[in-house]
Amino acid sequence: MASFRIAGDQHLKGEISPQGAKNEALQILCAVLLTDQPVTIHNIPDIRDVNKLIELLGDLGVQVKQLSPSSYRFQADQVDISILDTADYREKASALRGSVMLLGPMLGRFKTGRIPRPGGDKIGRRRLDTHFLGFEKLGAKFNFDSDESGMYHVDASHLKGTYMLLDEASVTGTANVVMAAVLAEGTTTIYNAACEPYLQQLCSMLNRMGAKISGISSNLLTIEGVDKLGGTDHTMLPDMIEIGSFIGLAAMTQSEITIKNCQIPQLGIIPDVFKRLGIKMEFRGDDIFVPAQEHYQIESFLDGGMMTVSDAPWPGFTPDLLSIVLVTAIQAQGTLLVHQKMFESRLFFVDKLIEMGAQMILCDPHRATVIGLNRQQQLKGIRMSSPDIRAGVALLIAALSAKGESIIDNIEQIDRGYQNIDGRLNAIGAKIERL
Ligand SMILES: CC(=O)N[C@H]1[C@@H](OP(=O)(O)OP(=O)(O)OC[C@H]2O[C@@H](n3ccc(=O)[nH]c3=O)[C@H](O)[C@@H]2O)O[C@H](CO)[C@@H](O)[C@@H]1O
Ligand SMILES: C=C(OP(=O)(O)O)C(=O)O
Repeated sequence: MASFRIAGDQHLKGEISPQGAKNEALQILCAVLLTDQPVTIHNIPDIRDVNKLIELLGDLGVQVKQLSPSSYRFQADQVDISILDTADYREKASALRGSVMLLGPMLGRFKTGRIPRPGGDKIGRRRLDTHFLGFEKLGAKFNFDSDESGMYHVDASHLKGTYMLLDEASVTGTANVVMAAVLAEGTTTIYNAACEPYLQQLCSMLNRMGAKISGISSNLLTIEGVDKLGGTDHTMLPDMIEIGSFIGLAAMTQSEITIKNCQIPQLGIIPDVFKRLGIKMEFRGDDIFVPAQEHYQIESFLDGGMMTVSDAPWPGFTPDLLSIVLVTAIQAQGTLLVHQKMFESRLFFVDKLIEMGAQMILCDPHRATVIGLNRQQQLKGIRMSSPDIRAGVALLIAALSAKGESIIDNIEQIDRGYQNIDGRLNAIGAKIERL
């Protein structure tokens, strides 16, 4: 188990470039299974979850060639689906959440798919009903081995397009069903589809491969099935969760940071939510400049009510940034209610922030209130452990702003989704040591 030792009270200054998006990469990499032609992908982040998925594709027989540190060419012309029954596949696929999206392409192209219960953050119940209900609507049979192997199976001799209303706008669920439906016979209509930028990117890439998807960026997708898909080139968007994390970090640590090449139009409501915390930022072309700010005041609602930030399916605010918003409010002026509607175990890390000196109340598993310190008092460094990827980075931000030294254990959670975060932050003035 690796750790970070972090020197507190650091003000950073400089430019930082966001990595390619983790959650887009996981969808896009799974899609290479849909064709026997070469698919070249650029701006792939060098992070644990993505590297594990690339390894898994290689195990399945996909030819993988690294062209540069962040570009790879894949060719799935010799896939061996017997690998799906091996203990090695089971172990590797269960290590990350994104592997669940291997199912849709496998079902579409090879008429069968297997996946163990997927890993990812332990942030509450993470059901997969949407995925399997969608596959069943397309005509697949679904089975779950309730023995210790815990494998999910989907099989279909023939997939047939249909209308479906998803039971929830699940991100990976929508990606999975889309990837099966592109090779089904006839037309599939998916209502209540998730429509976040990464899904838009996936659908556009599939269209470049020969799929016929319309309604991209809405919650109503229409997919005319085709017999075969071909190769393409694709470039990943910058990671919007990293961009939000850097905005929060700049505010908490009174740092002046320019976040480069953000593809601002793709960030949706994210910059506005940070602005409502009182954080100033300037859009300079496609860069976001966040000045060093001593004070930032949380707005109230127009009726004078306490500001609340809550998550919702896109174009609502992503749940993956709520932990960052929560930590950023610690040094603001004013009071904030953070309401995490989607996940039920993602706010428990506030006990560590309280131990550091934050004024916070965990109201229930879904809601926490932050009473901003307005720099009247500094957090103090402590030893803590990272419970999940986003809480891990929230703790890192708290530690950089604190008085004295902190240690964060279990940083594998952070490495799952943030590329060389210590090296990149040290380059603009942080003092983070990897132990
Ligand atoms: C690998 C990957 O891409 N992971 C992301 C993906 O996970 P993932 O695709 O697993 O998450 P889902 O979109 O399926 O659902 C997230 C949670 O929200 C709940 N829910 C979802 C939709 C809805 O309309 N109502 C509702 O309550 C679900 O029950 C679940 O608890 O999307 C989540 C939601 O943006 C992000 O936190 C994850 O980082
Ligand atoms: C919850 C997240 O990831 P995963 O779905 O991979 O667990 C996340 O990226 O914040």
